[in-house]
Formats: sequence, structure tokens, C-alpha cells
Amino acid sequence: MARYALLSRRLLATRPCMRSARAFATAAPPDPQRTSSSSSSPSSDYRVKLVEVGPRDGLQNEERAIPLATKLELIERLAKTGLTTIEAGSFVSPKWVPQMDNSSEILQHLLQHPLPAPNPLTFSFLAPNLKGLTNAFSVLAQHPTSFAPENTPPTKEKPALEIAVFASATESFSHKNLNCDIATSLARFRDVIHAAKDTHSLRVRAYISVVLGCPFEGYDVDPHRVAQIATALLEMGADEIALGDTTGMGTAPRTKELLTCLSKAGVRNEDVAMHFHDTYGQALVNTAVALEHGIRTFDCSVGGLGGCPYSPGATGNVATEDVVYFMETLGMDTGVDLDGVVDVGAWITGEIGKENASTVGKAVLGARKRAEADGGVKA
Ligand SMILES: CC(C)(COP(=O)([O-])OP(=O)([O-])OC[C@H]1O[C@@H](n2cnc3c(N)ncnc32)[C@H](O)[C@@H]1OP(=O)([O-])[O-])[C@@H](O)C(=O)NCCC(=O)NCCSC(=O)C[C@@](C)(O)CC(=O)[O-]
Repeated sequence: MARYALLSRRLLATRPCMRSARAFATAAPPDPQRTSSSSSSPSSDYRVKLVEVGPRDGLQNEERAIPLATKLELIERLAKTGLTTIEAGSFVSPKWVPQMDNSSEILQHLLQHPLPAPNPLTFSFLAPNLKGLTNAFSVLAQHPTSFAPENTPPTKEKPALEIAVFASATESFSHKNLNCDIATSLARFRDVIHAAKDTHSLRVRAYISVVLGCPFEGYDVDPHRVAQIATALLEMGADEIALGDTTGMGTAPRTKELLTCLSKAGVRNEDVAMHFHDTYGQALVNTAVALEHGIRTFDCSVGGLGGCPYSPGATGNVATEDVVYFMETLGMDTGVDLDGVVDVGAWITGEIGKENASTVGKAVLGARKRAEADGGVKA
């Protein structure tokens, strides 16, 4: 928390970016005098953390109730692919988002039954207020030793847990999504962040939605306002800011402008995650811009599932399959098995009767079919 204590005075210190990805390395050689506060070694700079949001953001907008067993199976299948961080549910009002009503059961199950996975896991759950956090705590109280507290590495037996709050970059979206203005939401998040840390030592992620375009106020979302909100959340103790292009209206120049503005406001790249939706097909271009800026955490949703109930017309999150393929072709290391996530994307879209929105997923499945027809090996 102290790390960001000075930011309220709007320090405009520019921090050096992390070294560019291999694919961008030809533009400028690595700087041996690099003084970034990041602890990244050259090899860790090629590592990208993917946050799988399919079980929450991907499913929350589905009208038909999805059985608990399907949600649990989705999380279990995703965990097997090498993904390490999975957003598994949301402690919001069931009157507002009925699909997330069984998040307590999901959390309970994950704590009682460690999932078979190649790596230790972190599960994230949204909580917009103390009521939601209290509901999460009532599950944790039954299993106080079944998860790894913050600053203790998770193990295969004890996953880590994370709470996510979600602010908005515009007043209109804040009212639609949270039924309150931005200042009121931030005051609530302060309580949630402090309680999550003080009571159960939980890591906290803080989203800021509509950072690159608002369904009600349009394209001109002020990047300085986003930086201000990010700074406020970091000062409250949030561990990570997830910048949500909820509407998919973001473009490459505006993504660059936003990230530059945040860097100038003193927000470190390692504290930022990008959460792109692909409504206008710009998600991977914007991902490249963010990668070049030095961001190494990206949200994605298997099969391109998703959409926000309060963002009319917004389609799914960028597909996990597409991000894995894109990153790996750039020489970045996601740790995720592409074939595995393609299988999960095909399975879940079939289960819930949605079109598979992953371009890469469809290409790999098509290539497999052709190879099978030719009697060859799968692609
Ligand atoms: C924030 C509230 C709760 C305020 O909702 P409100 O109606 O203003 O709250 P309230 O305090 O007046 O309470 C009204 C009723 O809701 C109950 N209640 C109140 N809070 C909770 C809770 N946490 N869990 C369960 N119940 C709750 C409360 O107990 C009460 O019940 P009643 O007395 O009428 O029976 C409401 O607006 C809400 O739940 N909104 C959900 C919005 C949401 O989930 N949006 C989607 C997630 S954000 C997103 O998708 C974007 C993101 C993160 O992916 C990033 C991006 O793409 O940008």
C-alpha cells in the first residue's frame, strides 16, 4: 500500500518500461542499465500471465441457467491446460446477475476438492461490496486452512484466492453497473479491500471498466481519469489494476495513449492487466500495443465467451485460444497448452449452445478434421 502512497500527490514520474517482447526486440536492444523496479529477468520478460475469465465473465451474461456441474467441469478442464489463474465466480446480487447465483457452491467445491492441474492455481471471485465479501467469507470460514494466504505461494493442495472489485471509468457506466457514482463505489471498495486483506489475507484485483469507450458516453473516455481511479485503488491496497475495454471500442493509438498516461502517473506495468473484448476485432492489435508497452498480464475467455450485462451490444472477451496462439507465435511463453484450450473451447460452446468465437479454435479444429480425413496426424 505504501508503494503508492505518494501517487495521490500526482507524481508524474515516468518509470522505465520492461524490456520489449522478442518479436519487438529488433526495435531497440535491451538496456543493460535498466532500472525498472520490476524483478523480471530476461527470461521472465518473455513470460505472460493469462487470466482465464470464462467461468465468470464468459458465462455471466448467459440467459439460460448453466448447471453447477457444467461450471465446475469448465473450471476443472481449464485448470488442466496450464492456466494458473481462473476467475471462477461473482458474489454480486442474484437479482442483478442471476447466472452467478451459485458462486458460493463453486468456491466451496474448489476449496474442498483440489483440482488436478500441472501448476498451483489461483481462483478469483468478484465482490462489489461488503455484502458480497461477507457471502464469500462465510464459505472461507468453513475452510480456513484450505487456501494459501497472500504472500504464501499456492500449492496443488492449497490454491490461492483473490477478490476482485470493479470500478468504472465513466459515471454513466458506474450507475448502470453498480447503481452508484464512482466516488461511492470507491468508498465501498476501500472497505472491501481492507476487509479482504485484514480478515483472510486475500490478494485483491481491481477492475476499471469502459477505459477505452463507454456504451453511454462514447469513445472519449479521459485517460487521466482512468489513471486517477487506478491510483486511488492502488493506494487502497489493490494488488493489480485490470483495465477493461468492456465495449471493445479500444484502438491501438488509444491503448497506447492510455498506457502512457498511466505510466506517467507512476502506475507500474507489473501492476496492470489488460482485459480486452473483441467486439470490433481489435483485441489482438491492442494486446500487441500493451505487450510492447511492457504489460505482461492479459485476461481472456475460452471460446471467446462473454459480454457484460450492462454493456449493450458488447460481445465476448478475446478468446484464450487466440491469445495463446498470438503470444506463442511472438516467442512469448504462456505456459498454456493450445490444443488443450481448443478442446475446452469446443466443449463449453457445445455445452451451452453458443458459436465458438475463437478464430484459432476453429482453425485448429478444422485442421484436425482435415488431417483425420486424410488419415494423418492431428494438427
Ligand atoms: C453492486 C450491487 C449489489 C448494488 O445493488 P443495489 O441494488 O444498489 O444494492 P443494495 O445495497 O440497495 O441492495 C439491494 C438488494 O441486493 C442485495 N445485495 C446487495 N449486494 C449484494 C451482493 N453483493 N450479493 C448478494 N446480494 C446483494 C441486498 O441484500 C438487497 O437485497 P434485498 O434486501 O432487496 O432482498 C448491484 O448493482 C450488483 O450486484 N451489480 C452487479 C453488477 C455486475 O455484476 N456486473 C457485471 C460484472 S462487471 C463486468 O462484467 C466488467 C468486467 C469486470 O468484466 C470488466 C470489463 O469488461 O470491463
